[in-house]
Amino acid sequence: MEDQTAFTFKTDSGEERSINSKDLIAVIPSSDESLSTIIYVQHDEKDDTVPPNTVIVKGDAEPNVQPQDTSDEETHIIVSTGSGTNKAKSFYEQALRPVLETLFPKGYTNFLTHYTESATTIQELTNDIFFPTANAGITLRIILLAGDGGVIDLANGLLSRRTSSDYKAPQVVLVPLGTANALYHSINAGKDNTWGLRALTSTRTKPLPILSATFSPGARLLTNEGNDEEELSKDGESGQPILHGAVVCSWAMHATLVADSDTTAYRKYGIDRFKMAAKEALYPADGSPPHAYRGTVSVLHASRWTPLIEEEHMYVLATMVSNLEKLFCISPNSEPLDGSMALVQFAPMSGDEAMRIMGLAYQGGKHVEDLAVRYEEIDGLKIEFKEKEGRWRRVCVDGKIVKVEEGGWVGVRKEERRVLDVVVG
Ligand SMILES: Nc1ncnc2c1ncn2[C@@H]1O[C@H](COP(=O)(O)OP(=O)(O)OP(=O)(O)O)[C@@H](O)[C@H]1O
Repeated sequence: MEDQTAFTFKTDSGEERSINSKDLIAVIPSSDESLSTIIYVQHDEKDDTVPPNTVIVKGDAEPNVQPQDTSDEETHIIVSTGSGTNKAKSFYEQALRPVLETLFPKGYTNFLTHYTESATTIQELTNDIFFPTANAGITLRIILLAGDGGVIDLANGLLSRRTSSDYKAPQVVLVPLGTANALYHSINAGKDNTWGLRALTSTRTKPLPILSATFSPGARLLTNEGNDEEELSKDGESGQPILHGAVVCSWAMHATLVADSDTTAYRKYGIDRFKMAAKEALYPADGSPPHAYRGTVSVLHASRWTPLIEEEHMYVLATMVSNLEKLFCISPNSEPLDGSMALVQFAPMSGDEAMRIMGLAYQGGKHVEDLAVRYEEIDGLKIEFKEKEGRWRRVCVDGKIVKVEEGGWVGVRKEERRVLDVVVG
């Protein structure tokens, strides 16, 4: 039987090649009319977390896109040098740049490339360039080589100022060079395997659904591996500290493992850092059971708030996406960019039991069928913390960590404003 997923062609030197069609970026007409230019990714055979190479070759396939010579958009490329395991720079220079030169032979020279130099570079670019440009009604396309943190820096910057009636949401092409890349994997689960490069030729966009986490006045953003504290932005209307996310707002075990593993020492393990920190949280070195997180959790359905009966928790997480990692499906009912918010919650249990449940999430989200897990669509979430020690009052918003003061709270709602669009393949 013919392999439906194979894309087969003959190169200009007569060689037969067959690639997986999920790896195909584009086929464009070439100057030699009888042949096309075929662009695809080639993955590391042993490790699919390694960024792929790109291949550009002449062959006998039918073009599926036209090269875009002129453009009404202003295109920027952000290379987030500190994301993931620091591969964004080499991926851009070796794999992406030749593809851009081939796809946009005239326009590429006008693309503006920015390399991040610090944790605030994306915020600065947003304040100085992206917001004023978008606010003047100019279409911006941003090719973002980063993880979820890069998207969130952009979104928070754009949301921090009042938009004019001319405002045009910038379009972002996600190139997943972070660690978890939850947003990218949730949009592309099981489809495109080109690390976002197929979207370079797409004109289809969808608004990015965003959540707003508002905090009690003493909440502070933890930075520098949790050693420093910074003020959060204030909500224009309520004056409360606020942080926006597109992926998740969590407390308890999830926030703890993200916070504890955000160090240089852990980061070098890539995606495994989350599993390593989870084990440490679930099997404390002194042999005690995992921590039972104390607080009142309330959920919003339409305009009605309902407190949960339990006052002790192990896992409390509101998410806007299906996958927190490529294979970690936290909310199987969430569709890409559908704007829904789901709650995943469970009460304290043994380390072994928690590992079993987390393992089910790696099997396509089967944990939601387990009786121990509360899984439901919500419109908002509120947590009032009843913990003495600060480390149990840490909240994670898309990888950023906020420590809430004793007796403080966090409230999560869907953000109504649309400030960023995602290019979909
Ligand atoms: N040159 C740099 N120096 C210091 N910090 C940087 C630099 N470049 C990027 N950063 C910061 O590193 C962090 C990387 O976040 P990002 O989410 O992109 O990657 P990640 O955390 O590895 O991935 P994910 O969030 O998908 O798990 C961001 O906070 C960003 O501001």
